Amino acid sequence: MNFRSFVEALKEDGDLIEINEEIDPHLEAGAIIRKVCETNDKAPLFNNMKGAQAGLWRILGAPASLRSNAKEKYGRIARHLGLPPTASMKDIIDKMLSAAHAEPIPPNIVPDGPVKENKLFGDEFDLTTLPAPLLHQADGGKYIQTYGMHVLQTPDKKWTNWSIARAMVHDKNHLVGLVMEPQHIGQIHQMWKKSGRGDIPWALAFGVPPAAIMAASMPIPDGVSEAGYIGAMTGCALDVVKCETNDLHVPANAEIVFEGTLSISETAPEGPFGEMHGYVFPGDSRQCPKFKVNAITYRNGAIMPVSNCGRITDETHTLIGSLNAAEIRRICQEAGLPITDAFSPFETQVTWIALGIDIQKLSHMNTTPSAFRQMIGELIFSQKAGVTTHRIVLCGPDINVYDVKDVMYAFTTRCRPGADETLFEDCRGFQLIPFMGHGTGTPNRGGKVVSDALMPMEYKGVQNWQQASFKDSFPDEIKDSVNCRWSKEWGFAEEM
Ligand SMILES: Cc1cc2c3c(c1C)C(C)(C)C[C@@H](C(=O)Cc1ccccc1)N3c1c([nH]c(=O)[nH]c1=O)N2C[C@H](O)[C@H](O)[C@H](O)COP(=O)(O)O
Ligand SMILES: [K+]
Ligand SMILES: [Mn+2]
Repeated sequence: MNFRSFVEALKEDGDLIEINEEIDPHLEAGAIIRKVCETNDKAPLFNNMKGAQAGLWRILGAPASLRSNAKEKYGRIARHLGLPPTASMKDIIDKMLSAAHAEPIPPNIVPDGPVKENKLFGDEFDLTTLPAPLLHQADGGKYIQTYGMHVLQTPDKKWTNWSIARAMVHDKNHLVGLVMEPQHIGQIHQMWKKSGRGDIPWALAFGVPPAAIMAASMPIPDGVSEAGYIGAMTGCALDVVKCETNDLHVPANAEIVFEGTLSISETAPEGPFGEMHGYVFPGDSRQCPKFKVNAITYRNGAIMPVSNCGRITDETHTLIGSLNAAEIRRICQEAGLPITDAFSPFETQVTWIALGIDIQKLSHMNTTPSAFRQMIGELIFSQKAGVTTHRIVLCGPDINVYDVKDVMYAFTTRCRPGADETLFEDCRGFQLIPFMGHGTGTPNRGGKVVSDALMPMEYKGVQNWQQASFKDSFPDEIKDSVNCRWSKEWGFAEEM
């Protein structure tokens, strides 16, 4: 599956709105994409961007946001993975974890590809004149990079990392973007700085195969190349082609590729940016590394994917939240903890992760609530995949952690504030959350909690209550007889 066929799949699903009238990259496209994310409407494809030149570029907005049809809520994400549009979040997470223990299938190097149909070098382009979107009125620049994939290799070439990190236009041939540890882009940046080998060969591929951008958004382990992981997950090697100006390889059917170097010394002001927790603090910028663009190659009719993040629900929730939760589940299970599921509810702006606990296995641990909370917090809050999460909620087997109504039912009724919670201050914190970066304490340390929504008896494997609900408080024969007459005889609404 490549990006172009992904867009076709959305069209066939009736999940695409093509806009052929001229749309302005200055706030207008961003406003439409933002409203799509806040209403879970169809993905907008802008075929006529003001300022487009030489085929650069059309824009696809909200590439992995939600569908309003409840039966296909995650359909646009499912289409990234070749799953049916009715796939559940559990199906999607299971699919993304399926390669965790598989033998990587390295990419397949091909001599040419659609991404080589057009080539611009040096003065043949000026990034400031391309239709890069201003996504929020207070943003510090035009965020050209919100759904592209950085390609960076360690100095010893043993690890090629693919990841998403934002970047904005700095001048005619430079971007400036987030390069933070413990992200792999930050780790590799540090390795090159120490190696004294000068600026880092870099590429940024937009409109890559959808499965690849999912891996780019996922915190798979240090040292694991996303290309091989995705090859194992899809069962087939991804076709890649060599860059024109360095030895890196990029997906051969990517829509657009920027090639150049990531500076190990030069920085420029970055931000502010309307961020994943739903805030932008005007004027709040920081010095970040510069990326120098030496060449641009691209397909005919190239499409630039754009994620306009902020209030729910957009790619920073559906992908960052869900894929961090996926890795947290794997890490907990491999540590022998009785975790069945993990999910980050969008309504928490993905600052929480809810864990489903197998209380039979828990009872065999003969542990206490405070000891178990300590174990969970120490494990998860020491992980790279745990950095963006500030509350873990422990839920029993009658709770569907993928349903925020269930998580809030458990959290608000089974977790006594204070007594049933353990605070963690000696761990990395996520400074993008306003209560961290613009709050009262240290911006990037601590501020985390494990909230135990397991009742004491569940540590003995027991749940001695019934939910006062249709599902749990009526015998099957009553429920069946009510259900079969529900809409046919009485005219109540069909079950969704
Ligand atoms: C899907 C998505 C993801 C991110 C981001 C955005 C989107 C759409 C945008 C560009 C819209 C917003 C931006 C952010 O502002 C959000 C953010 C998230 C995490 C850390 C910093 C910022 N961002 C991003 C991100 N990681 C970051 O290091 N700066 C980033 O800029 N991420 C998360 C990042 O891709 C994941 O953590 C991957 O695991 C990283 O790969 P590895 O390092 O593990 O190989
Ligand atoms: K990644
Ligand atoms: Mn990685």
